[in-house]
Amino acid sequence: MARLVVVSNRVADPRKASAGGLAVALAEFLNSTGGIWFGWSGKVVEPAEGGRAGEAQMHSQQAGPVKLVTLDLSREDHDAYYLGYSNGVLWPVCHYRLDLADFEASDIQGYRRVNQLFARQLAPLLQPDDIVWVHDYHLIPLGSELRALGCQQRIGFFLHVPLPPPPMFAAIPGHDWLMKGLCSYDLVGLQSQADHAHFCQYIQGEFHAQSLEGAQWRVFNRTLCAGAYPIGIDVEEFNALAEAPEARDMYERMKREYSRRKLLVGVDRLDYSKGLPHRLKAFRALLQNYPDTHRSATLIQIASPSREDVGAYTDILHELESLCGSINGNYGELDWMPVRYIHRTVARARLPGLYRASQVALVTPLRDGMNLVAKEFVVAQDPEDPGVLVLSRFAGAAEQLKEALLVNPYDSEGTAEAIHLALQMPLEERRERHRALLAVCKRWDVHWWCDTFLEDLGTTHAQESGTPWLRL
Ligand SMILES: O=P(O)(O)OC[C@H]1O[C@H](O[C@H]2O[C@H](CO)[C@@H](O)[C@H](O)[C@H]2O)[C@H](O)[C@@H](O)[C@@H]1O
Ligand SMILES: O=c1ccn([C@@H]2O[C@H](COP(=O)(O)OP(=O)(O)O)[C@@H](O)[C@H]2O)c(=O)[nH]1
Repeated sequence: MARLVVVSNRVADPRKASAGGLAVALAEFLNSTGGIWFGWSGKVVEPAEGGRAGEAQMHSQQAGPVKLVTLDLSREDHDAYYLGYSNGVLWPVCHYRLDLADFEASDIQGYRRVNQLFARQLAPLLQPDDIVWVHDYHLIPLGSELRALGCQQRIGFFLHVPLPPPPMFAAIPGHDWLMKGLCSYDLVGLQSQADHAHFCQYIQGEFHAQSLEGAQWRVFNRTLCAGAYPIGIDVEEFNALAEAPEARDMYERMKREYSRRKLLVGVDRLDYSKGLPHRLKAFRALLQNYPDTHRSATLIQIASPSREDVGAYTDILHELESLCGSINGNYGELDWMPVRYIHRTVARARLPGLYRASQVALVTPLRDGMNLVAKEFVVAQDPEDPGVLVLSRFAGAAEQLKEALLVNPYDSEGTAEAIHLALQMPLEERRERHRALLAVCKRWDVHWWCDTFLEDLGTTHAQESGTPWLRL
């Protein structure tokens, strides 16, 4: 069996149970096949005297059958590659926010430098039959850098964030270089059918790629495959987490504390793509338009700190704090605060209890690659008395979770109406919707995602498998 080499910006120790959905799945797969997980160590170091950007200390650690190989980054590389180009340019553009992109010319050099560094350090570790799986927007050019070093292994790439329509992506200086880089992979995986369509439109329109049978394309004298592989969660792992004392304790405490109220929950990184101010405005519209919700509805919003060194993230923090303050100030009573805002990361082990105690989840990003919180909420519910998912139509998850109440997060009145509907929804309708949603989460779980992607990457004749999404 071929050895799997996973490459991602962040690397997690697969022996730690709380590593998160993606990490747990990749770890499980790596545990069964053995392999390497390669990426950034998470450490930023000042270069040694006389040292320069682009040089790095490599760490290697055996974690069961998985070898974790990580690199430190110099301050200069980290700032240009991670903060600057990945999160200051690619992240906003991929989330349709050209207005927030900071096209600082020097950052692209640092982005390229770190990708070259990754390729230089990884190439000597590769064996001829290895299968290499590269993840996310930080590492788009890694495939072509590996190819330039003579690596002929099968290399796949999965983009976790949305891919915007070609005219928007083309606003990035160097967009054609990035897309050409994607064409050096054997398989390019996108989260949704919409993202997949944008990829196909781009390579057809800009590179005159020729569509072959199945999901194959002929471009730059090579053949590649592309398809939608919506990521799922590890349902069994999440159920086990829900049974553990931490989640049970959380559930009991929430139920006790909010026995007289209906609980709404939001769990997000504090990121402008998650639409938190819009969500708060919708909640304010709910209180304004539906007085029956006064004293009865409480929103717990967890906003986990994220990328605080990027300017746009501090602006959103202030906006959110001010909105929560004004809603509580205007509507709160001595014995009821409408919003509980928590600006901290809550341990994943406690989340199933919080989800299960909530009547409604608000997952209303302005744009999201997938959104795993939506799936976690569904899986955590009691099927006999489930809560209702209010989901943005702009989350990748909306293509699959059609039985959720789909909303336009920009429309605060419409979203408020949907939240009110969710709070009033009869038990039978809740059960029916939940049954359908749970079936989707179970069928297209993270194992399906891993197995299907890797199976298709390992398949020499891609037309045999066709577009994975169409196979569902
Ligand atoms: O590594 P960070 O900069 O701290 O950010 C955390 C991760 O955020 C993004 O997650 C995306 O992947 C999820 C799983 O596929 C998906 O559900 C979600 O919609 C995406 O936003 C990012 O893409 C990851 O690389 C980051 O590690
Ligand atoms: O305080 C928090 C906030 C989020 N999460 C987890 O972080 C992941 C967020 O993934 P999602 O796809 O929703 O969005 P991303 O942050 O990757 O854009 C989910 O597994 C959440 O359970 C967590 O453990 N604690």
